[in-house]
Amino acid sequence: MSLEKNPSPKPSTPLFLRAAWGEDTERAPLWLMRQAGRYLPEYLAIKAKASFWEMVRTPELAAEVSLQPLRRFPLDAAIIFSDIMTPLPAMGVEIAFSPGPVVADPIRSQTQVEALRVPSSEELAPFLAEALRLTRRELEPQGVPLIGFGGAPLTLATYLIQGAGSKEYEDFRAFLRLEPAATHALLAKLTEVSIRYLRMQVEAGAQAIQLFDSWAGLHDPATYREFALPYNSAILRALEGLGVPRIYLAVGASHLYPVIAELPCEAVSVDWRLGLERIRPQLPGKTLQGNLDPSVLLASREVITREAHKVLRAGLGGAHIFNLGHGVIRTTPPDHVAHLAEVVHSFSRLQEPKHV
Ligand SMILES: Cc1c2[nH]c(c1CCC(=O)O)Cc1[nH]c(c(CCC(=O)O)c1C)Cc1[nH]c(c(CCC(=O)O)c1C)Cc1[nH]c(c(C)c1CCC(=O)O)C2
Repeated sequence: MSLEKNPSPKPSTPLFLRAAWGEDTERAPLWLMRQAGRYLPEYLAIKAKASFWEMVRTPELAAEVSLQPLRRFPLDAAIIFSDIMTPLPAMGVEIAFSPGPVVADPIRSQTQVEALRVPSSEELAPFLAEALRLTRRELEPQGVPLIGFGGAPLTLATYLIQGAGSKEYEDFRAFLRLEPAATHALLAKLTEVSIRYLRMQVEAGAQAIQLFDSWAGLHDPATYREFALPYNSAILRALEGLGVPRIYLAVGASHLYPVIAELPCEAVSVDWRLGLERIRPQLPGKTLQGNLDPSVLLASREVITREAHKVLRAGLGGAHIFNLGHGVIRTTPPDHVAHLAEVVHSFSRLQEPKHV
């Protein structure tokens, strides 16, 4: 597997991008999944006037919401405000948010799969391209890089087939076994759409791409190998050579790391179930992104400092981007995020690896 390295690492390259490309940086860059969202009063103020889809589909609002956390906290990267479900309506799927995605007509047959459109990259989400351009323009003077993202085919299929969020996604897991051919046909279509969608984001200014496979952890390694690995690999390979590092995220997927190690990406975003010192040997050559338990941000400042230091120390000895193991929880006090940023920014990585 050829892992393309940053073609021209300049000294001015932002810390986040250097770490994403595999550099063992002097300090860990920091950003947080769901750093824009319902824990911020300024987000809620916009949400009171616009629906979630309106926010996503209005470039000025999406740009504004993407920038909100950067105004409060010294984060090392921004992520564009959107959703993994954003490209699906152009394929002919009706989706509502309540607050998670709800599919009006869940896909349960080959006929429904065949009816799905594979739109051109211009049709997919023109509002997103514009939101990326607007956000990038604002971030450029501060030198803060902008992350684009999409959902991995298996995670998108989880919602499309199950129809809504669920604890164990039994209907989806049964469908994989009952209708493997229809599932593969759906995953192939989602792969093609994802390639167009993510390339479009890079052309519009995204400087890194994260592929969210939030529900990959539901599956055993053989099922992941059949229904996820080939499609994720095709998407990540299609982004090779575009000059952007590729980050892959899975949650509750420690049992899959030996397979995930085969993905053509520079970085893997991992959850808190295993320490980074245990994960690093399983993902050789990859930057690790993570992995503070988001619930730690609900605890006291002392606990946040202690737990963040554990993650920072466990991340020594290789490239590390500090993040949470999953998204910021809605009830997180914003000043706890400010405290976390202080802790991460004042931790020097120029010391011997010392695992705790
Ligand atoms: C699985 C998934 C979804 N969406 C996403 C994922 C992958 C990441 C993960 O595993 O959490 C990705 C996503 N969704 C959103 C972002 C914004 C960027 C960021 O700040 O990280 C990102 C990266 C905004 C959002 N997407 C959604 C909201 C909440 C909408 C609201 O304000 O009511 C936001 C801010 C809606 C949404 N969309 C989804 C869910 C489960 C929910 C509801 C639950 C929740 O609120 O956390 C699907």
